[in-house]
Amino acid sequence: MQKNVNEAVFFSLLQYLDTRPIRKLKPQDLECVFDDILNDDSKLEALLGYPDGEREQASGSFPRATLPIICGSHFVGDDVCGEARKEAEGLHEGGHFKSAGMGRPSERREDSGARGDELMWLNEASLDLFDLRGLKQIAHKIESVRRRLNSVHMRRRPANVPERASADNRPLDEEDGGPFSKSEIQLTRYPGGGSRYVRHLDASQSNNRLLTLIVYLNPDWQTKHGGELRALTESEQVDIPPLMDTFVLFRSDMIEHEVLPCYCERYAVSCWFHVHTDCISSGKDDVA
Ligand SMILES: O=C(O)CCC(=O)C(=O)O
Ligand SMILES: [Fe+2]
Repeated sequence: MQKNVNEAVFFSLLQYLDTRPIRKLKPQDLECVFDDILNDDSKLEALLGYPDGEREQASGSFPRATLPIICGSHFVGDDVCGEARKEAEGLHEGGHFKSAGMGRPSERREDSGARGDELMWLNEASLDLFDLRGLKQIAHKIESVRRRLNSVHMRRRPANVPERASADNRPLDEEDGGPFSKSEIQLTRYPGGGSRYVRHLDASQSNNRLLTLIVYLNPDWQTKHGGELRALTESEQVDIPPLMDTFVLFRSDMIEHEVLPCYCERYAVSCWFHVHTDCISSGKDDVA
């Protein structure tokens, strides 16, 4: 118990000591539309660090992004997000969420002062089992993002980023031959009452996460409800309101972030795009 209190206090202190200015985004600052990003090669390349970002990352073969975070609105539209929100509430009522833990799988611990959300993993089986039509549309869109990232990589990767080979030497098609092997999708719920998630980085030595994508499902969110995502860039702390159909896409290995204390029921779909292990290890040997 004492340990839990200390962890939350330590991170609050970190936040207090951070001198970077805080910029609170308003709905009108989220005009950037998701499909415009998806169709914009130069933005996606900047997120992947191509063509010539520096290579100093935990993720080995992936260069530093020149544009490590993008946020905006219109991920799938309010109608689909509204349907997904109702489904999420139904899943909560059905007792399908479990409290989130922290740390590597081998050292997993619960600490509600430091991380107060509950979650449910979404995969084909759970989406079908519970007939989650809204959430399924979000998952399909996420899959199209993964394939698109792979095509951008195949066309624009720098010469010293390794090309993936198929086990049986078949030519890999553009969308499947890239480094993004899978997406891991989670539905999260912060119950309110000051629940939060202290400052952290999503990528670690024990996972292959390169990009994080979050879509918010909160139609009635107001400033007094808190629960903004605070993302730390080199020069500032940006607070993103968890508004309905708002998205944030960022480098899991570069952007530290936290969920500020939340005073309403807050739902989101979070996704991590993983890269193949072979892309990471061979990339390390490749650094000039
Ligand atoms: O829900 C959010 O805004 C961020 C959650 C988060 O950082 C995480 O689950 O790793
Ligand atoms: Fe996170």
